[in-house]
Amino acid sequence: MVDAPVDPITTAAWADLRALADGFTPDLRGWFAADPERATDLTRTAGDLHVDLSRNLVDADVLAALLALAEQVGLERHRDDMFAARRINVTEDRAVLHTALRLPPGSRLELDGTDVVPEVQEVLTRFLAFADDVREGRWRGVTGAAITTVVNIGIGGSDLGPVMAYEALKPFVREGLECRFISNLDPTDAAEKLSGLDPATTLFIVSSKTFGTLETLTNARLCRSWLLDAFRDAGVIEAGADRDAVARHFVAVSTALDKVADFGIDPANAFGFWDWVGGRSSVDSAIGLSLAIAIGPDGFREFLGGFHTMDEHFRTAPIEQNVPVLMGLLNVWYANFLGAQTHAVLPYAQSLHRFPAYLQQLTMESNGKGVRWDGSPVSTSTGEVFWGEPGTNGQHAFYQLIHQGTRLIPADFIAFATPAHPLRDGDQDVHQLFLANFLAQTQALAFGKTVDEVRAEGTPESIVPARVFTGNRPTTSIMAPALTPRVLGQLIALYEHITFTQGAIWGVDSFDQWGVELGKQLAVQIVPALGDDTDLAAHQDPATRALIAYYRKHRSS
Ligand SMILES: O=P(O)(O)OC[C@H]1O[C@](O)(CO)[C@@H](O)[C@@H]1O
Repeated sequence: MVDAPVDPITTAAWADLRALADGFTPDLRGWFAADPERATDLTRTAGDLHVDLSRNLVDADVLAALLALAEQVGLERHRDDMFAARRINVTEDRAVLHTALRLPPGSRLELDGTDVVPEVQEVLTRFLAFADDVREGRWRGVTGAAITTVVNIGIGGSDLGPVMAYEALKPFVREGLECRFISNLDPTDAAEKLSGLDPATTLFIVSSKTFGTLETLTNARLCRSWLLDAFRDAGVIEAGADRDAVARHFVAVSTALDKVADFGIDPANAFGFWDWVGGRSSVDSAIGLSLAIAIGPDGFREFLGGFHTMDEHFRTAPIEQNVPVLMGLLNVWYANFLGAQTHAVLPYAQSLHRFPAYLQQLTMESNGKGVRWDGSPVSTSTGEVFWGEPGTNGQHAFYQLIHQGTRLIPADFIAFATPAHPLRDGDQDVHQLFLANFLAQTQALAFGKTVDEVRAEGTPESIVPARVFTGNRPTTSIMAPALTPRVLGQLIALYEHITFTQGAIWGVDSFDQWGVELGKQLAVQIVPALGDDTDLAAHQDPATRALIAYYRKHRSS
């Protein structure tokens, strides 16, 4: 049994933080002036990540109280429980062992008396060998052609991780190989992603932990029909030879291998994983198969190595040096004491354009909870809204509100010293221009521009107020040498453990997601009403009835 969660608001540290927050006046200009070492003292290293926390709205007292809070709620004990395979996913009675997926071969981790590492390594070896076969043209389609396009069909964690990582690591993708990702139930997604594909050179990966997800199974059937129709039309397969075509063009990744067989995929072409891997932390399992095909087995092992580096940092670094712990505690400070409701993640790397979307599932599915893991209601707000866009696009869209709006929006900036594409505009290194914007934005957010500074520029008095920047807008700057598979693994694991830290402080089960179930059940009940004109009076609420009536009136057929 996992210990009952400590209600954070009953701790002495919470009372201290309340007192500190009362009348708290952030003063980044003053703090930096008074302490020339602030930047150095509040910068931490985790693996290849250089993390500058100095422009957060904390002084030594707040930091000390946050660290005390971590101790008083038993954060480290809870973390150790996770690494030790205790069933901390209480509502699903499961261990939480995504960290086992990235343990080096030869490690040992027992779950109910069985070492899980050999099994993890066996599946890893098998799916990486398959990835290599596809890359090297040893795996061929039913016509004998090599595979050039891989289509991952999945949703949520079975999509967001692979697509985000594929986009992030495009420079490492083997030339001549392309991955596409179908996730949405909107048929537009499948139609657009299938467009222009040659079935003879296309491999579909049906990725679903449960193999019961409506979107994924529907899209998988659409793709299977598309493939078989195309082969039949081209005379490639005879009637009755569907099985061979499906076997050469469909593989699956799932924990439910029996259902894979029911779909018609040869279990020999299926890769398993385990119920102790949450969907939102499964990109490092066989769910990452499309990525493994794209960047190759060595790249994928490097990716896993990056995760493991961050796991070890989280597991062993003292909490005052522990980057995920510190970033998680800062988020708690902003969310519970300074009133922040959202958190921006702003990568200064176009390749990370899907990273904020990935983090939305990771953070919001994990910590968007109103009860603790013992069923008692939470006593604080939980789970900020994570959002973001890559710089510099965001600068020309929503940064205005972050700089001068009335809301507190803590932001993480992520930048790399070496770009994916080192282009020049004449004499100008474009990446330097780009990085200058990252540095300028974080500086402006922290230190702003005073009335005196605005006046000194000769600004007409009437518009001085509009041109003042208050500053004290908190940011964390994360830098790394370059966006490699190893660094991406570290970044993902960093946010996994930040999310864990916040969940542990709040006492919620960060590993279930019951909140997505009700809508799924209702959709099943509503489907028949869209397909025919039966009387709606007996069921559905009046608003739903009215919308269905609108649909019936306006549908095209
Ligand atoms: O991999 P599956 O089982 O198809 O589930 C997809 C997604 O659906 C959810 O269960 C709920 O949205 C996610 O947690 C999961 O990643």
